[in-house]
Formats: sequence, C-alpha cells, structure tokens
Amino acid sequence: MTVKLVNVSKKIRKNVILNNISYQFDKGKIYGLAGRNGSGKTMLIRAIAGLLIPSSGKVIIDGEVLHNQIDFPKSMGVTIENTEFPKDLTGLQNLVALSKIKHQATVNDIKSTFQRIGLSEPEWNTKVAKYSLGMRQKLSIAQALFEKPNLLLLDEPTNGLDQESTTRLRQTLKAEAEHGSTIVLASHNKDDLNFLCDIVVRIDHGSIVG
Ligand SMILES: Nc1ncnc2c1ncn2[C@@H]1O[C@H](COP(=O)(O)OP(=O)(O)OP(=O)(O)O)[C@@H](O)[C@H]1O
Repeated sequence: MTVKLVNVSKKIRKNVILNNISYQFDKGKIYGLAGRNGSGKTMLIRAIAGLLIPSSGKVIIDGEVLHNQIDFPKSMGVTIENTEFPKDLTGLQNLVALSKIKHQATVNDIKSTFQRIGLSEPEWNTKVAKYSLGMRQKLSIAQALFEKPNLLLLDEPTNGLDQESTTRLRQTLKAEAEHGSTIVLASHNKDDLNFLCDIVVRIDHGSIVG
C-alpha cells in the first residue's frame, strides 16, 4: 500500500499540530517516526489512519483520497497508545469479537498471531483485567496484525516488551514488510530506529525535518 501525504496540516485551536507535511510511504518498507515528546508522531499516525481529519492537505492511500473517496485505509492495522479492550473478556475473546466485524480472520489466525508475538495460550485465555503492561501491549499488536493488513501503523510498539518479545516483534515486522506490508511506527527506541526501520523520518514541531 502506498501512503502519500500532500501538504497535510492540522491546527487545533491556535496550535499547529502538523505543519505542511508532504511525504510518501512506500510498500514493503518500515518507516520509523522519531522526535521529541509532543513533536507530532502520534498525530501523523492518526492522520494516516483516517482518525484525524487534516485542516488542509490530503492523505492519499493507493490513489484514493481519505475523507473523500474512502473513510479509512481499506486494509489497515493500527495501535495507538493505551488501546482499551473490554476487561472482562480474555485476550482471545476480544479478538474473536473483533474478527466478527470483518469476517477476514479465523480463530486459528488469531491464535497463530498470538504465537508469533509471544502471547502464550494460558495468557490469551486470561481476562484482560489481569494483564500486565507487556501482555496488553502484545494484545494490542496482535489486534493490529491478525487480519494480515497491508498497512501497519504502530505507536511505540516495543514499549513495555521484554528483550525476547522485542526481538520476536522485530522479526515479525521484518517478515510482514518482506511480504509487502507498508509499516509506519513511532518510537523512542534507538535500536528500533537503527536496526528495524529502513527509513527514519524525523519530526519536530509537526514538520518533517529529515
Ligand atoms: N486532543 C488534543 N487536542 C489538542 N492538542 C493535542 C491533542 N492531543 C495531542 N495534542 C498536541 O499535539 C501535539 C503532538 O502530539 P503527539 O501526541 O502527536 O506527540 P508525539 O510526538 O506522539 O509525542 P510522544 O513522544 O510524547 O508520544 C502536542 O503538542 C500535543 O500537545
């Protein structure tokens, strides 16, 4: 999937959150958004996901303009910080409930996604209320991955993960990109940016600066 931003700006009241961003994210590549707290990484991810309507400019997904020709990218997995899941359901029950919306994934697809990112069977059968930070992060990533989207948007995906889970996730994302997914992730982790990402996009005060 190709994501093209043309002069995208977002103003909230008097604050310029995204400042005239033009950029193209290409198929099969992993892009790392880097920048200080509050620089605009999450807002850029939200704009690509169709969750934030630009004040001006266009986000074009495979030639179709968001909020004009399409409401959301057609094949997208997204994690935004602090994704909430119903707590009285297990991890597996949560994703089974989501899978019923689009009917694109089976229970086996969900289980194999959990296995790929290292959420074990006893864990996926535990209620989310009892999840640790890392387990919630894995559920959130599994939620983004299980329908095999062509576009993956991940906000700080290795936050809260232990070393083994981080390595496993990096291998999974590399494999997804090799299969043609476009991946955009925000991270403060230098190893994510230096070793996982093909291209690092630096954001400062809502602008791309390098
Ligand atoms: N709901 C909101 N209303 C108004 N401004 C907001 C809102 N959410 C975020 N902002 C502002 O938008 C700017 C960009 O925030 P964003 O969350 O994109 O930063 P970030 O680069 O992801 O930061 P971090 O590294 O801390 O996650 C900040 O100035 C922030 O204060």
